[in-house]
Amino acid sequence: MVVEQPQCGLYVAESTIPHAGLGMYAGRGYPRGSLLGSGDMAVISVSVDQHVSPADDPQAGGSWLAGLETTMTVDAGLPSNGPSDCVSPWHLPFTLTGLDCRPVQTSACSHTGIHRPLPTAMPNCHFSLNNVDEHNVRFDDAEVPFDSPGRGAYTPWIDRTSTAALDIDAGSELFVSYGEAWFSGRVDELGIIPVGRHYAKAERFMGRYADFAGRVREKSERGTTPGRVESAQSDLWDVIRNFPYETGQRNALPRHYDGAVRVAEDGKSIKAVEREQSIRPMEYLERRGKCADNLRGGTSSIPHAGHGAFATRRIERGGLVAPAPVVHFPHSEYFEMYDVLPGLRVNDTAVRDEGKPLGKQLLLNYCFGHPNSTMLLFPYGSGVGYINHHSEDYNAEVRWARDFDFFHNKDWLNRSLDELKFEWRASLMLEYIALRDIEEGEEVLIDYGKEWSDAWEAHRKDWVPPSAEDLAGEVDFYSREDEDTVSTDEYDSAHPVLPTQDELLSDPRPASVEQMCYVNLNHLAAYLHEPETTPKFEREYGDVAVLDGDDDDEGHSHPCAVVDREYVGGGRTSRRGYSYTVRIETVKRSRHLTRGDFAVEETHFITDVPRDAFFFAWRGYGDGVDGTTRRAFRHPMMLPDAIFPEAWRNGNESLT
Ligand SMILES: C[S@@+](CC[C@H](N)C(=O)[O-])C[C@H]1O[C@@H](n2cnc3c(N)ncnc32)[C@H](O)[C@@H]1O
Repeated sequence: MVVEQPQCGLYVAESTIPHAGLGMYAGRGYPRGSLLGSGDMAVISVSVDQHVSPADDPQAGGSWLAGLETTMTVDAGLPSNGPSDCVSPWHLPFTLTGLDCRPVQTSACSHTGIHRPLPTAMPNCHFSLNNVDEHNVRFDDAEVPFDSPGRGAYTPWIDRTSTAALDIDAGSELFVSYGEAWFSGRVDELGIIPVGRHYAKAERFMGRYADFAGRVREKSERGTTPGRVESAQSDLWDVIRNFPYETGQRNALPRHYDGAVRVAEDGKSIKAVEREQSIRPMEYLERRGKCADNLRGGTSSIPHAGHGAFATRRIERGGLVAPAPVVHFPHSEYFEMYDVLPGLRVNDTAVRDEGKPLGKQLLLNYCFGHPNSTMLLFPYGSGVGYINHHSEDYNAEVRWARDFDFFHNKDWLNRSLDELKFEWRASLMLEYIALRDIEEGEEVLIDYGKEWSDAWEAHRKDWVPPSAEDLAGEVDFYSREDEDTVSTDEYDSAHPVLPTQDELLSDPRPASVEQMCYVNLNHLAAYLHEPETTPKFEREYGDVAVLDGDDDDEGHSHPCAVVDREYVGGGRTSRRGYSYTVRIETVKRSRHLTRGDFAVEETHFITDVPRDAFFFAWRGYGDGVDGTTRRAFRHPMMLPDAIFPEAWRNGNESLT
């Protein structure tokens, strides 16, 4: 009996937009609101401006920035009390990456890359055709215990889903809005990309053009040379469309004469014609596309591993599990993280202290590398980020993509890394292939290689769970690690009266929230010399400029500790019942005329602070303990030696 295979729901194939590279397609019809594939993960990179300063080596920083075009967005799509809520400069990314956030506090939110694999990274953007809505990730730590050696080694942000924004026909290319800002910074490279208002004007132009074309046709039908008129019209359209003054309206017009004719003669809108042109026949997708929804994320069966990838349908031996375009990082600097030089900022970015490396970005764990190369490859295929390792019982392997030459540039496999760092776009693709039949619901596993296994075993062996001392001294901002995660809103409403530091010693605040105050600490003191002791300032809250509660200017929201509380009347359990004295530690930068910049640590005591000046920042799970998370496992997966190009083997002093 022939069992009919469930139809593939999403394909990757060449985009219908010229020169746009890959496109994502609907493998069947999707009614408005229905889910497209399963939700994928987001992996956060922290403060990349600071850790990979382009000024230091433009190429080192540049190639990843360019390569990440398809996968990077800033502060997008994360829960409102999560990463995008950057009121506190240092409450978020560390808990995501498993590294401590404080050393880079001043820029943690300034350039945080969120690497979003398919299906969310793959669709192109076309402002008149966008048909996909993207949704938020959700926090899920896969119940890996706090003292596990796997803690901090995988992303807890998963399930970023996409749904059909309107009814989508089978074969339609999928488009998602990148936002106008994404294109405005890329005009040199991409030209002016038309947005909604340009289409409105272009439609009006087409109305006038249709009148003109109709009159010309009428005259030519009465004349003797209709063929010549038609060819003159086609030439005219080329002139209009390529008029050397580029505008959004011009670029919104049909690219070719046949499109203009369909709009003018058939009375269709530009949008309708473009929509027709963005649908590929199903035979084309089956023959030339690659199925991209064979995987979904779930909790892995492997201890300490976090999430894993599971087959959404049966995949036969030798069959494609998933296509995976890759972003290339020829010189791995991108993954380094450093402490900062205290108090120093250049172009509003913290300055790294090269003498104090902190660890590696979490994204490293999602990349392929090789023991004899600095090249790292981040695969961004749908669900592939979830695929875990097994040394013996693996059921899939990776190879370079086949029959996908419009995108996978084989030539790059023969080029040196020094050349590839100037390539600013992703143009390589891997594919995951089943080594045996994989049943629906089975976990897909590959072999990450001996170097990875050895590194993981060494990490496990040396692993020391966080001790009570790891928490000691952190009571201001951390507390019981075993406490369930409490949201900032829950904490805020449960504490109309705020506890003092002394009270917190016996009843600590949950690790997931951090107390902040809106206070402006700017003052007129200027330092001519570096003081020998920490200057202390004391003043009333009303004496300093205070921002309103909506302002999230990081310069004015500070972690603050309540040192005292005074009853001011109005009810001992009410929010207005007390005023507070808070202690705030901060760092100021000053400039000495001859000796240059220096940093001064200050302590501020602010009295009479009202309850409304406090808010709570999200610290994620109780993971942000220096001792624990700085030791979180970091190691790339190994690309099999047999497929790793000779031209990329440039030696590698320290792979991890
Ligand atoms: C590419 S990610 C795989 C997906 C990851 N499990 C997740 O939840 O996002 C690689 C990371 O998964 C974890 N991992 C994968 N295989 C593992 C294994 N066999 N044992 C322990 N951890 C594993 C490690 O943290 C590794 O660095």
